[in-house]
Amino acid sequence: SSSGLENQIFQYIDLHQNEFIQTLKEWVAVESDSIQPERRQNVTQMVELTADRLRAMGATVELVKLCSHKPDVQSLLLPPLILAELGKDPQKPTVCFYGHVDVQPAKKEDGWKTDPYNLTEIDGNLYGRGATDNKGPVLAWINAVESFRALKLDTPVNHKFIIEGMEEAGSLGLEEIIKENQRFFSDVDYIVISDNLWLSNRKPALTYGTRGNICFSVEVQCGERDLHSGSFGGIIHEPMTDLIALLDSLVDTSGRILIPGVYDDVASLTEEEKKLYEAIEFDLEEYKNNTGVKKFLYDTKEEILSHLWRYPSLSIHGIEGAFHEPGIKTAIPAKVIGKFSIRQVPHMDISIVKRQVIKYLEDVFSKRNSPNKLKVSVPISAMPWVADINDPLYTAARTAIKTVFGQDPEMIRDGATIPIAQMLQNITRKSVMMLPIGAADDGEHSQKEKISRYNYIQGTKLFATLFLEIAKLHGQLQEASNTTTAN
Ligand SMILES: Cn1cncc1C[C@H](NC(=O)CCN)C(=O)O
Ligand SMILES: [Zn+2]
Ligand SMILES: [Zn+2]
Repeated sequence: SSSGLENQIFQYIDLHQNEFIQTLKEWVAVESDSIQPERRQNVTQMVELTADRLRAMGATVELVKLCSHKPDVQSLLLPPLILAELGKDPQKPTVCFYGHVDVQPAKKEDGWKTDPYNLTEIDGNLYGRGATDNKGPVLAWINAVESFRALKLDTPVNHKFIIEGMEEAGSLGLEEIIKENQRFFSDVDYIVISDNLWLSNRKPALTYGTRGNICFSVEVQCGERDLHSGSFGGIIHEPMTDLIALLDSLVDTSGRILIPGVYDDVASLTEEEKKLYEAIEFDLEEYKNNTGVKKFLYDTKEEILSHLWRYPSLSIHGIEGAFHEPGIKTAIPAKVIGKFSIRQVPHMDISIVKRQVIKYLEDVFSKRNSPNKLKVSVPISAMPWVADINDPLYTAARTAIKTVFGQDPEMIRDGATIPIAQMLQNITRKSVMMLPIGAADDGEHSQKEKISRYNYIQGTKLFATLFLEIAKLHGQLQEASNTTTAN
């Protein structure tokens, strides 16, 4: 149940929900797609709009120039990173919020029922690119901070913000910047990320882990230019045929990765962990309906969740240089690049997996006796992340969830990768938590991305309540440590 103070804040948030939605509409209208280089200007514009919003709230904002040290064409026009702060009371805990304001590409022709860049409300759902990933949650946090200010209430915590514009492209250049700005994080006590979804459409969740990812590029080249298949088909080793064989050698039909040694360092499943999975309410039918997939590789909740969260997987994403447009084209592509990635988990080591994959692909390739050139590279990789769910930050979040949603959260991990989670945990040694506000059917990256009005507004209340809970807890913690020092 909520206190008088909380009720006052909740009432304010309820009363101002249409304004919050209007701001989200303005944010969604900016096509801040970080994948297509021609939209990069819009990403920078979106970062500036976010900076303006933070400044309007009284925050000090620094725009840090991103410059990836890795040679990459995309680094030419990187949007700046936001490091902002609001409040510097040494008596209060400092909470750092991470979010991103870039989005996945979206075109009406992809099959959207509404204009993806015009936030549209249908039956209580707000459809638009970035509505749930991640503009909605970033704004919910800002709205929550703003609500204290608007009510002239003392803010319970000091705030810091790290907001980026290249997350969807793999957080290019982020790690270097965080390392170069370690001082910014020196007084941060807690880190919160809200960039994933609940496991269910209705039941809130708290996330304590994500998988990492290693992205591979496999290039097979025969000559300098494409050839006519009528004039050359039958007399050459075709790169595409080599590549398809290589890609086909990676996983079997049961989803098992065929690269020798890949599973060697995967942490074994403990009894405790098993119990955590068993306790989760997971509606397999609802989950299938959300995706439109009729049959999964596994039938039980435990198998499905463990294969999403704590076992590695390999996915094939595409082939650059292959003919993919509709129609017929009878060419033999001269150079093709296969793209696949391995979601890795504790305690797999990125450099070991990289070596295993390269050796395996070279072995498979050499058996083909192909004169073509093979090149394997790793354009990006990110570590998996797992947090201690007994940390006080998690206790504060559980209480806040119970207050706002009237139920305990599902304790979950996420199969996707939030590169910054492990980066921040490693560099700051502070507790990192992921606190999603979007529902399982929000359709991140899909043609019907949405956040519901309910989730957006309750999410705002959740964040406001979290500030209060962290402050309470921090006070108790400080008292406890003062007592220890006195003794
Ligand atoms: C781009 N990229 C390549 N490797 C990892 C990523 C990040 C990406 N992150 C998400 O989707 C966050 C979900 N809210 C992913 O996990 O694919
Ligand atoms: Zn995201
Ligand atoms: Zn995303």
